Amino acid sequence: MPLDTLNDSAIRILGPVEGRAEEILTPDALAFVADLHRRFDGRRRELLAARDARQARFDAGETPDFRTDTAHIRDGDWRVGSIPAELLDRRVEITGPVDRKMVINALNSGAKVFMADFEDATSPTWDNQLEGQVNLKDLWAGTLSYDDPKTGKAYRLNEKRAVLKVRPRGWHLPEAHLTVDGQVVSGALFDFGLYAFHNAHAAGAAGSGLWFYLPKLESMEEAALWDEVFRRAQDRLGLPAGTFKATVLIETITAAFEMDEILFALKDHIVGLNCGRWDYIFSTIKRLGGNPDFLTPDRARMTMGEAFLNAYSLKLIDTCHRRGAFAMGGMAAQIPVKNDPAANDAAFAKVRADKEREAGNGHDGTWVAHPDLVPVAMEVFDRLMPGPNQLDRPLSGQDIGRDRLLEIHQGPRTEAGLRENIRVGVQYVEAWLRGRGAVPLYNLMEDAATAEISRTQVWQWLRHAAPLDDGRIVEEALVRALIDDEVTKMPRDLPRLAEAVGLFTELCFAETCEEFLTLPAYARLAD
Ligand SMILES: CC(=O)SCCNC(=O)CCNC(=O)[C@H](O)C(C)(C)COP(=O)(O)OP(=O)(O)OC[C@H]1O[C@@H](n2cnc3c(N)ncnc32)[C@H](O)[C@@H]1OP(=O)(O)O
Ligand SMILES: O=CC(=O)O
Ligand SMILES: [Mg+2]
Repeated sequence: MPLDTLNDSAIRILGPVEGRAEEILTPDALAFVADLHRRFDGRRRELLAARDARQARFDAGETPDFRTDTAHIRDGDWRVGSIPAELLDRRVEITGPVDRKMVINALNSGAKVFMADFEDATSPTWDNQLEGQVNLKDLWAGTLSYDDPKTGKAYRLNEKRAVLKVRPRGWHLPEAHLTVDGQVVSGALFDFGLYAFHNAHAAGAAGSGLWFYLPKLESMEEAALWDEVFRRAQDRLGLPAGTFKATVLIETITAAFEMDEILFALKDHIVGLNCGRWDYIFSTIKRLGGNPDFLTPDRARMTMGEAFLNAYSLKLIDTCHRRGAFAMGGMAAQIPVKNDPAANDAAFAKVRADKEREAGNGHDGTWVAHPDLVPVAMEVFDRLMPGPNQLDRPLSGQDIGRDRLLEIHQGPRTEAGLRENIRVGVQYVEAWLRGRGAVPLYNLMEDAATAEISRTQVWQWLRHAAPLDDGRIVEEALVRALIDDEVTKMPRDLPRLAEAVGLFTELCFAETCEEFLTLPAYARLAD
């Protein structure tokens, strides 16, 4: 039921405010978010429209290239601002959703950093978003603990814990439960604004600060908007510019052509870039999906050591180090395999090899999805990265240009690959509609980014009537038959399976590639 609680009657909360949510949705905190909305939402909408306009150009045959109007930035001699001491060694970062138990487990995991994720790993139900804010506020207030009513296990924070970073939602997602002047606010400003408002001073008093990961940016203008948001928020909170620090995920194909520009746009507020490989694959399929020259092979064939993924990670390392910024690696999808030691060893070996590639290439740290993988990644980085980071390592000097950034992986498209996309995509959407944003499926971590690959790849293969390795082509009858067959093998008790199948099928057969699966899915999220 709509609730008008505030002095500013143009701010309306459209979801329930129950229990501890009242501590988050205070009039002052909402006024802070409303100020950000009023100043920056117009620009956000313009930038989203610019994404659509660019997509139309890609659909007409254009391909990404370096900008001519920003050559002076790429050629210029500048470096990013100072890096806070506690961010100088980030060799292993664990990521995870913002529920209470996971937050405590991640902070206690032995990783150097924990990224609390309001984005790929979180299904943005009203409850999840507010619970996440309560948990992070409790952390800084020194009151974060949890007693699991199901297991009786008590969760308490260790003395030594990971440094906290927060990833707000991307620019594209709305927060439907809050309107300002009749407009729905952006999820990004909602997550960022509430976290900054409630915790900036407490984090500073604890000798830390507010550190962010910024997801899914497409251009330097989108980075510049975050820079303005940071400046305004700091100003309102009485903090000097440059207090907040961010790492930007390079996880769109367009951003890979603007890495220098993004560092420059956020110069005083940025400490590094990260290779968000899963969204990067998704973005490449989506942006270039209308162009038959960019037809992708099975997802399993798109590995980090090859083609456009290898090129962009190498380019990111040199770009960052030239500017005095961290070059973070990304997430291997393998997670521990329970009750099968051989499969578990094989999964760990894959993670180890991925981290060895990253450390060997010059990354300053990496991501893991599960606490059991912290020691695996830590061992590799301790062995291959003796200092706290590799900022002083000589640049590789490789000249990675447009052709290498656009080189598509070679490999077959198989029925098995198609089935995997269907299995994973449908079951992930089902979990998301139930409020779970990260799930283990077939011994891999799946989240919004990996599910986006599944559905865009089916869309792309259908669009181009892609040949499979056995000579059949991917066409409607085949995909419908495989969806039906895969669904019969899924657990029957999944409560939102029918809706998930419906949405997944809709996305695969859409005339144009939907921008994000989480947008139509958000409309279906029940709270
Ligand atoms: C593409 C990208 O954006 S990557 C970044 C976004 N994705 C993520 O962050 C995914 C993070 N990982 C996860 O969410 C989880 O590991 C999953 C969903 C993949 C698997 O979770 P589970 O099935 O619960 O794993 P499992 O049963 O092995 O967990 C064992 C213990 O480790 C904890 N755990 C597992 N993963 C994490 C994590 N990432 N952070 C904190 N604790 C964790 C569980 O809470 C559980 O704790 P408990 O013993 O106290 O109950
Ligand atoms: O956010 C990370 C990714 O790989 O996507
Ligand atoms: Mg991502």
